Amino acid sequence: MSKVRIYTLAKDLGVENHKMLEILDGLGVSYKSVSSTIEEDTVELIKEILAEEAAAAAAQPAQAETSSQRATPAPSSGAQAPSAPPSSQGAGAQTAVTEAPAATATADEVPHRAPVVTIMGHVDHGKTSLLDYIRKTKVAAKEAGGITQHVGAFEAKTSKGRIVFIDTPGHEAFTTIRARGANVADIAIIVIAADDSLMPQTREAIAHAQAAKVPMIVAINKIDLPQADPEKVKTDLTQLNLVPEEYGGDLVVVPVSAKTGEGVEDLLEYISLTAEIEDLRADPKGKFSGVIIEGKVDKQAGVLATVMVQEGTLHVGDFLVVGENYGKIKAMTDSAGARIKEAGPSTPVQILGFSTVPASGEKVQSAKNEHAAREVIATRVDVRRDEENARNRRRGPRTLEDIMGPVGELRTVNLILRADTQGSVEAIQGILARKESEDININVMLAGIGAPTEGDVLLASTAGAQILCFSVTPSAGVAKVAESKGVEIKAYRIIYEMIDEVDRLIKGNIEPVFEQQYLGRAEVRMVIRHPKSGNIAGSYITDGMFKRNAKAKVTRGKEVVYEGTVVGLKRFKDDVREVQQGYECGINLDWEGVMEGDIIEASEMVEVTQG
Ligand SMILES: Nc1nc2c(ncn2[C@@H]2O[C@H](COP(=O)(O)OP(=O)(O)OP(=O)(O)O)[C@@H](O)[C@H]2O)c(=O)[nH]1
Repeated sequence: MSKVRIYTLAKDLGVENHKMLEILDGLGVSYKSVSSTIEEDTVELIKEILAEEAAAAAAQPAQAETSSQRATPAPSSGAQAPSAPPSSQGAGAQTAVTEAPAATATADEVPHRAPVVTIMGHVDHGKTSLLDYIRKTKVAAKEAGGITQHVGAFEAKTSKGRIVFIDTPGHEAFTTIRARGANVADIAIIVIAADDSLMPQTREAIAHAQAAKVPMIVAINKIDLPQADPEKVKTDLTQLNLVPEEYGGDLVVVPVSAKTGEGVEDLLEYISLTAEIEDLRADPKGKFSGVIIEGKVDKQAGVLATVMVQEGTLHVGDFLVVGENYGKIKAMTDSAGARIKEAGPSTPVQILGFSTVPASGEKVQSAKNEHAAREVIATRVDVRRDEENARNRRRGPRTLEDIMGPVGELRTVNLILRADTQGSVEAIQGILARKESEDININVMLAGIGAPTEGDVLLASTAGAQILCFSVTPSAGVAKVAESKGVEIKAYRIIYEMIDEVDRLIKGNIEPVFEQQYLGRAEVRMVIRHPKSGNIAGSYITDGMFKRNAKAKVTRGKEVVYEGTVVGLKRFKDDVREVQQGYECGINLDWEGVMEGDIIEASEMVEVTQG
């Protein structure tokens, strides 16, 4: 044995991968992930450390008892421990909530949950086939047969525990859910056909996963084909700065065939490993929260909604609030079509009990009773109305803050680029790269050929990005979606006009600097008592001009006696905005102490452009 993969060693020694990484960190050994290999010498050191720890634990039996995490050997899987141990679950635990007992959680520790995986990739690269293969082989036969309906997600039982797959392939489902502010997937599988390599939608899928900060695993599919060229896929990936592990990077790449099943077990294993590293946990006893995966109307049953339980446990009879609607769970089925009464974290369940079809991506929360549900909805209606009113009041372009975040930090300009040719895309990217500076990070989330798509708009709306098009224009449909989501799409025919727009964004990013600018001077010749406005300084403008709302400084002799604002200006009886030098006027200050002989100086704050 010369080199060993970290997770293989962890498995052999009955230790969790986490623990293994901790030891490696302690030894100062660098690694990319649990699938990195380590030297034999390091393996020996690890064994010694574990032996010492075991001896120390044996010497302190009392402590060893409480520290179940260390003292209990991990189950043979050593990987994903998807759910609560029976002890913390209570007697009510049932199929959808419990799993094979996880080894580790102490009483007050939040238990692990199963990973939720989404599969994305270019059209025809085999997303559906891969999901079908997994469903066929990993969903128990009696569940998979006959009555199983498509509910938007399914649970696969693997040797490493449960894995939940969102079975609407493609990034539309992913982005629709994200566009409503929910993140349902923990891991994204990017399927790339080995005979086709990276295609536009592959890049989009990668951009979506990156924007959501969801870990990615690449499945190179169709390796059974004679013309398959997995090496080309790997090299192409490096051009997107995604470096496969075997090239020294940290991207997990698994060759598979959805047709023969080759590599699918490896893929599932990598999913479990990634999940373990992500340390996914949720409390079945916590406050319920979930997300709608999909909703539909069934001719017989009525409205059916698939909910992914994210936190807490759902029970038949619970009241649920989705958006501005609520429902009471009349019946619940798991993804295999079996009736269940409860469902814990990372469980997709189909619910009967809503009166309107909820949209995918909507967040679901529970309410104590009908009254509480109605109250939640009433508050939401109020908030929505206030927001609508506020929006109507300030229709117009979004602020730079909206696009780039708070002032004073390293700010990122998120852009989606669309152009007519690869050459234009590259030329624009080249120019943009040179615009980056210490303060500005230009993040081209997606650069594609062809008109912007609805998917781009969703990505832009969730990531706060602006869509810039060169020599392509959005279709009317896409433009409409963009408008409804408040996403700006700007189209250009000249590259430098597009770059000017980026410059504008960058310039606008610099914190504005204001300067006080002198406006004029006035001599107070008499003070007039006005029944409504108080004391008005009857003055003569000796220099410059006065404006309403200008800053005012009053000096008496050499002393500044007051600093405030010109709240009103009068010429004879009329209110005026400005008075020029050489004219008499009434100056109304937000101060009553003005006296004959005072000098009033007016100034205003103006924004000075930098650079
Ligand atoms: N030889 C071979 N063919 C495959 C494999 N996986 C998928 N296919 C074929 O590739 C075609 C497209 O597969 P799908 O699973 O429909 O691809 P998809 O990515 O879901 O496609 P869309 O749903 O249209 O986006 C089908 O004809 C499949 O039979 C594979 O591993 N090997």
